[in-house]
Amino acid sequence: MTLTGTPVASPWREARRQLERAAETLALDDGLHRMLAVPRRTIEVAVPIRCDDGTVRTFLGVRVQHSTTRGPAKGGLRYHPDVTVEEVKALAMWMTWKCAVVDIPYGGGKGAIVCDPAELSLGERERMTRRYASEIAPLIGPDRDILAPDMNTGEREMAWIMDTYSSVAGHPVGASVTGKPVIVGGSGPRRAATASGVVVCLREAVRIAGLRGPVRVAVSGYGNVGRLVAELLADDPEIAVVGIADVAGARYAADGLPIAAIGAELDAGTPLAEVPFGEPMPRDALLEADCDVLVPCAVSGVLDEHNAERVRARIVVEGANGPTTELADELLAASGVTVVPDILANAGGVVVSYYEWVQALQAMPWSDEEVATRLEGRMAAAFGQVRALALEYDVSLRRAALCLAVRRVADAHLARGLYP
Ligand SMILES: NC(=O)C1=CN([C@@H]2O[C@H](COP(=O)(O)OP(=O)(O)OC[C@H]3O[C@@H](n4cnc5c(N)ncnc54)[C@H](O)[C@@H]3O)[C@@H](O)[C@H]2O)C=CC1
Ligand SMILES: O=C(O)CCC(=O)C(=O)O
Repeated sequence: MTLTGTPVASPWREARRQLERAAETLALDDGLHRMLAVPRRTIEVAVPIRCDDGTVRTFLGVRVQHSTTRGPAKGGLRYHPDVTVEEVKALAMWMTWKCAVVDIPYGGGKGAIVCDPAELSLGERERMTRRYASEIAPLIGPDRDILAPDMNTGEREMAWIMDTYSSVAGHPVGASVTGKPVIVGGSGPRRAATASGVVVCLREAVRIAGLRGPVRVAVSGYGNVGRLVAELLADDPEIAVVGIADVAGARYAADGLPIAAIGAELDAGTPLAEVPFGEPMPRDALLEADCDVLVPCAVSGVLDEHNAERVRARIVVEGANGPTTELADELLAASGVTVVPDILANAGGVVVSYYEWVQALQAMPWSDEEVATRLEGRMAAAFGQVRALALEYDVSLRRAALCLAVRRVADAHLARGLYP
């Protein structure tokens, strides 16, 4: 199955516009604004591999370090056929704001290899990942830039990167990546961390909106983030997961889908669009389906000016990075839809990555309970701070989250004297 089908949007333009709007609200110094609008480093590398059939293919690899002001760059690695350097710049900038919103001592980064992983054998995928890691090795590491999973990458890729980086360094460097397998120092709760953070924000938003159960939730995108959001919500009697979608299609049932049974079907290899539960629905129709809360957990730009006015949910919780374009954001606000922005809603992953990195640096593992408790507390605190600022400035949660983040990064720049 190919992975194409990415909605067309310009995340980099969107990201810079968001910064511009936050700068206006904060009356940020123009020079500081311009500096924050440019990534510190954009690294493009050739990633040649020998394929199983003996031919050589060369992929484009990218790593963008948007900011290192509050700490090392931090962010995931994405494999996707449609990903562009510009999109990675946007994703890296959003990582800077995300780390600042939840107040962890990182800047922001993101990486990608332009490839369709569905076309690669396991061996080809490993050779590509290792070659990419060795090309960027001089510029990454525990104090410089720490990689983690993003779309179509996971624990396996992180273990390969850690191993390649450690070979270059000449000793094991567990803190060089996060989201690695538990057996090599990963954090058990990392796998569900992004989804757990999304669920904390969803519950807060539902509570504030005063929605009564069962609250009907639709989840678009059913990978690391989306599937776990649905599974975490499935046991709650106050919530019904009424719709789910992946790249190939959707299923919908007005009275709720049996999420555990669907999980068993998926694990047995049934495509999501063909599981024998609920009704089939075209993938993008789920975005407009009847529900109270919509949780986009796939690619950027799925909510745009063409469908925003048809969204029936009262709350959108952004599990994905950049799922809502600026125009869609305005249309949703005009129809009274509350949007919990990506840089807050999906920050749970990087929060637990931070805990994993701290544990690796200290060579001192924490219990899963401690990680989960800290995560929940940090997410709830960040939600509260963003909401308070939104009320104070009378702006959307997105603008408030950006203002909080941009102010923190700008203040750090000024404190370090990087900007006279
Ligand atoms: N994995 C993580 O810890 C974090 C991921 N994110 C963001 O969450 C989003 C999803 O990431 P993962 O779950 O890791 O990726 P994944 O690769 O595990 O899953 C992506 C899912 O989206 C589906 N999909 C792709 N295009 C789609 C479309 N147009 N409509 C509906 N479904 C579509 C895929 O079939 C798959 O089910 C991305 O935007 C990523 O940047 C954000 C924070 C952390
Ligand atoms: O866990 C991390 O370091 C970052 C995950 C990520 O790429 C994201 O939050 O978008």
